[in-house]
Amino acid sequence: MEAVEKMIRERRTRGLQAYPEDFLQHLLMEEDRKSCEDEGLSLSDEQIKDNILTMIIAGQDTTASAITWMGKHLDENQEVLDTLKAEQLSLAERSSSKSFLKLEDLNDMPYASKVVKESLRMASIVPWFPRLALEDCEIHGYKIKKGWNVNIDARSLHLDPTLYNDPDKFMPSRFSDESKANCFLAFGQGRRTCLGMNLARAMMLVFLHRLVTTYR
Ligand code: HEM
Repeated sequence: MEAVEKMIRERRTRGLQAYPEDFLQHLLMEEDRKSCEDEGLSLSDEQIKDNILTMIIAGQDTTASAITWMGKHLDENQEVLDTLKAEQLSLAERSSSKSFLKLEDLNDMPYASKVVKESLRMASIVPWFPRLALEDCEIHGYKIKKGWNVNIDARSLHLDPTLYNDPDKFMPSRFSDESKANCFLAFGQGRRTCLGMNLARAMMLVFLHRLVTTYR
């Protein structure tokens, strides 16, 4: 937070135009604009810092860990790696653009998508997420009181043998069958579903493509 504060101070002192047009820049610009137009709606420095921290933790750390786990699982599962490699090399042959993947290429990676999903299931990067009960309620016979913290235990769901056969086995093909509802919570669910879900998936697919088509 101190580092972000320092950056904000520096940018304000030197002027925003001296810096690249990045996310922080936009929050600072937005703040100036809003505070003139509509006092009360502008972002406070606290909120700007919170947003930057969210991007670092929610956006950067999560994807980096997910990619690391994916590398480990591929290394330990030669058959999966071979199937993935065959799909990606064939895509590289077909792709109209040889050096850069396009969005339509990402939609043409059925097996890699399953590798991504299976890695996310096994790693459960966000293992649980908290909720605060806003009123007394009852869920499946469990009485929950207003003010209680309830943690949604995604990891237990992801490793539940009644939902996933052989849950400790890395098996991307398990996602070929129609999946049951509410069993995959890697990106959460409902109103607070991950905002960066599609970006994260895209980054993981691009990473897989580069890894298996470029390295042995
Ligand atoms: C593999 C990578 C990622 C995983 C596993 C992941 C997981 C999650 C989960 C489980 C939640 C819901 C938490 C809850 O319900 O309390 C969430 C929320 C969120 N994620 Fe991600 N995420 C990933 C990547 C990203 C990226 C790349 C970004 C942004 C660039 C991002 C931004 C956010 C934000 C802003 C929220 C809060 C949404 C809200 O509360 O309305 N995430 N993420």
